[in-house]
Formats: sequence, structure tokens, C-alpha cells
Amino acid sequence: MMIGLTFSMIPAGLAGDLVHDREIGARSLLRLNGVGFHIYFSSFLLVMCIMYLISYFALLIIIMAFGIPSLIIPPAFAAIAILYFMYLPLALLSSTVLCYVFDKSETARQFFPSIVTAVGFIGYTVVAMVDMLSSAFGRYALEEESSIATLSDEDEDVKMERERVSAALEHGEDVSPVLIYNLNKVYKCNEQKHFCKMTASSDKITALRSVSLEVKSGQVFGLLGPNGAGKTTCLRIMTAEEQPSQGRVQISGTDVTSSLSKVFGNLGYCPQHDALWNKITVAEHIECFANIRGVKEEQVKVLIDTYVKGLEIEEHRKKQTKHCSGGTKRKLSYILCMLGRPHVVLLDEPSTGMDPMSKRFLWNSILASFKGERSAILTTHSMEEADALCSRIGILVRGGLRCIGAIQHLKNKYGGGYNLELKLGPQVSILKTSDSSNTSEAESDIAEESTSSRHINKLVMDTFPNAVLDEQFEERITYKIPQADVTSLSGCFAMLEKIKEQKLIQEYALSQTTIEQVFLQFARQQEEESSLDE
Ligand SMILES: Nc1ncnc2c1ncn2[C@@H]1O[C@H](COP(=O)(O)OP(=O)(O)OP(=O)(O)O)[C@@H](O)[C@H]1O
Repeated sequence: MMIGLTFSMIPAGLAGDLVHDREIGARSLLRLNGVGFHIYFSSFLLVMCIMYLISYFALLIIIMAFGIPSLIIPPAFAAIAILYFMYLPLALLSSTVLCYVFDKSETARQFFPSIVTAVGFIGYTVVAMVDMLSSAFGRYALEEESSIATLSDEDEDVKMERERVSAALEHGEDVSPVLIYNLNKVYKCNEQKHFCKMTASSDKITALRSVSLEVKSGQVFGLLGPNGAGKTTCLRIMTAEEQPSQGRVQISGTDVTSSLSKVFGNLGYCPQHDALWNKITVAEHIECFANIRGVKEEQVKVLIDTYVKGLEIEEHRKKQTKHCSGGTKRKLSYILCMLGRPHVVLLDEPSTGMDPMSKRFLWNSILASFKGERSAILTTHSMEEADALCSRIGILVRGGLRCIGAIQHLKNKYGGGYNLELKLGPQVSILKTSDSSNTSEAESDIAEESTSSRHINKLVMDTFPNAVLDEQFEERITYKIPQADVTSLSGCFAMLEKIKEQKLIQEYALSQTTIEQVFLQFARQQEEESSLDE
């Protein structure tokens, strides 16, 4: 606004001089002395151009020198440079014409700036009102977002992640490859009734609730969750196949909604359902996508050979994909998303239907590819896969992130300890350890008691006082042991070996809580909440 006003004053000031020359008859005098109107006006226009251009370049230099954040970004700077340059002929024309409205230079100097300001103000008012309305809407949306966030009992890590993403988006420096902020998606079921069977009472499904996450360079981020948790929806919004109901997605510093072609240049996507042409062969698919992705001609053949051999689909390379198995199609989809080395790759259950050898190649390829600058988001139902590939994971439950962080951090936080699995010896009588009705009967026979499962329970409880019996099924007993109870692993193993020697147990396994157990805790939450809804 201030820049605009300043610039409108330059022609306004010079127009006053034009009126003054006319008022005192200077123009006629000059004409009389051989300075014709065309020379007079040309010199006037020249002076005005020079004065305007000095101010114009000074403005651009000031913007650059002071690095005004909102103005130095290339589109804003280009807009200023072009618009102010185009303003020059208009300013010259309008001030030359308008100066004929005034007979006295005093009146011209008094009113000319006001006229220019008033005309400029109309445009400014319209822009300001639109801006106010949109920011008011934005504020409303933000209030709504925060209410969503505070409604659910949000995990500390999830909250911190949101704050980190918000700060990263605000400062815009050192941009991470993926920034997702407060992503919400509500599906209306009017058109797709089959999606709404579970919630027949409502005509809406909330697929994502305030999801915020950041994926840094070199990371493979595992987006986990039970069926229907919202993983695919999140990836589809990132590829602009779906519009978010609210929130922002930024890929390599570019907003998905604002510059699709730039985002797509940096993005690879292996969708959950293979998007392949039936009548094109495997090799032709790779060749076609490699060309689209700008892979050099001489590299295309090498790439086809490497991937086709590694994923063991050599014999299918000349087959049309309609004749390929589900596993082969999945492998092809993976190859296609990796062509051209995109900066960010979205992998939606990439290993589904693959045999163990191909899975190994896929894992190795993922581990080797996403180092340094590149990163990926992986969804999978295999916790083994998540454990092997992901540096960080987030678990979605009913559209909301329930936990986020490095795998070991989540194991410590939600698993926090060990699992002890015992297989009882063949001579051991299985007495339910919690069955009090049988207690007196069992105690009456000391010999039986010393070889009963209850005796083993006592031995375990002596070593791990806070152990909790998790499951007892036939001759298998599982305990959950808190971290604090395991002060010395050698002590634990000595005790277990001792009862093994006494033939009370046949085998034992002491393991750290797995990510699968952490996942199952959250999956159970989804089941419980869904049944409550129903
Ligand atoms: N087009 C759609 N219209 C209406 N509801 C939809 C649509 N797509 C997905 N949903 C619903 O949104 C929720 C999230 O679905 P989404 O496919 O994202 O889950 P997911 O975690 O990827 O599941 P899966 O592990 O089975 O692939 C589900 O309740 C689903 O029924």
C-alpha cells in the first residue's frame, strides 16, 4: 500500500508542473522560441521516465538489500518488477490527460494527489477485503483444527510433531522433503455408498483427523495402521488424487495444491492397486515410464535389466501385464515409481504378494535408495517390513495419529520391557495359576505342586516380581516383564536354564517387546472405538 502511494505521487507532482507551465504561459513562450509542443512534451515525458525509473530501481534494490521475506520470493519479486514497470506508461498518460482538468497549478497540486490516492484506494479496498475474509476463514479453520487436536487425548510426540511442522512451514528454511500439517479428510458418502456400510447412521466418514508429520531427508517413514485407518487417503492427498478437507501438504518445499507439475517432478508413487495397461508388456511399461521421467536412453536398458533380474521377473519381461500374476504386477509398480530417482517416493503396501526372495531385493533396494537427499513414506501391514526399513513410524487409528517416533522409542514407550515365553515340560501338570478353586486340591499334593505350572509361576515371580501373566494356552505360558525387573540378563538366563535342567520347561524365549505388539495395542483401540460407535 505504502509503495503504491509513493509511486502514485511521482506523476502527480510532475502534473502540477505541467499545469503551472500552462498557467503562466511558459509553454506558449517556449513554442514562440522554437520549442514545439512535441519537444516540450517529449522532454517532459523523458524527465518523468527518468524520475520514475530511478525510484523503480531503488525500490527493487531496497527489496533485495533488505531481503524482505514476503517480497524476495521469485514470484512476488517478478510481480512487483513487472507491474510497476507497466504502471509507468499508464501514469504518464493519466497525469498528462488529467492536468487539463485544472487551470491553476495550486489546485492541481492540492487535488491531484487526492484523486490518484482515491482511485488507488478503491483497488486496495477490494484486495484488503478479500484478504480479510480469507484470513478470517483461515482463523475459523485453525480454531476448528485446534479443537480437533485438543478433543482427542493427544500423545505428546504427536503434539510436538505438529508444532515442529507448523514452525517449519512458518520459517520456510531448510525445508524437509515432506511436511504435512493438520490434514483432515471427510468423505461424503452420497456417491460411494459401499464405503459407508459401517457407519450407516452418518452420511460422512472422517478418514483423516489433524494429521501432521515431517519426513526428513534420508528417512523412510512408516505410516502404519489397521485397515481403514486412513493411510491410503493420506497418500492420495499427497498425490493430489484427493482434495483435503483441511490442512496443507508440502513436498520438497512446494505446496501440493499450488504447483502440481513441480511437485510431480519430485514425486514417485507406487499405488495400492496397480495402475498398469493390460496390453503393454512389462519391459514396455518400464521403457515408457523411464522416457516420461527423463531417464537417458542408454540407461533405460540397464535399468530394465537390473530391476527385472533383481525382482526375478525376467521370464515375464515380454508378457502383457494382463497375463502377469498379482506379485509380478506389484513388482512392476515398484519399478515404475523408482524411475528417474524422484526425491520423495510414496510406497503403498509395495511388497504385497511378493515371494520372500523378491521381498529381500525390494527391501535392499529401498534401503539403498533412500539415503542422503531422498526419502519415502511406506505403508505396510508387515511389522517385520516396518522394523527392517523405517527409521521412524507413525500409527494411524481411525484417521488420527496415535503415536510417532523412532521404532525403539515407541517400543520403549508403549512396550517397555520383555516377553517371556515358556513351553512347559511334558511331566508338568497344567494348573491355572489364577484358579483359586483348585488351590487347596493342588496344595494337598506336594509332589504334584512341585511339578505344576503354578510352581513355575512362583519361580518366575521370584525373579521378576512385576511380571504379568499375559497368556496361558495348553503347555505355553507368556509373561510380560517390565524393563525394571530385568536388571541382569545373565541372571535371567541362569534362572531359566536352571528350571530347564529340572525339566520343568522344554524351551523358553526372552525377547524385547516387538513393534507388532505395540501396533496390536493401537489396532485394538480402533476395534474398540468402532464397536462403541456401532
Ligand atoms: N472415496 C471414498 N469415499 C468414502 N469413503 C472413503 C473413500 N475412500 C476411503 N474411504 C473411507 O476412508 C477410511 C480410510 O480409508 P483408507 O483407504 O485411507 O484406509 P487404509 O488405512 O488405507 O486401509 P487399508 O489398510 O485397508 O488400505 C475408510 O473408512 C474408508 O472406508
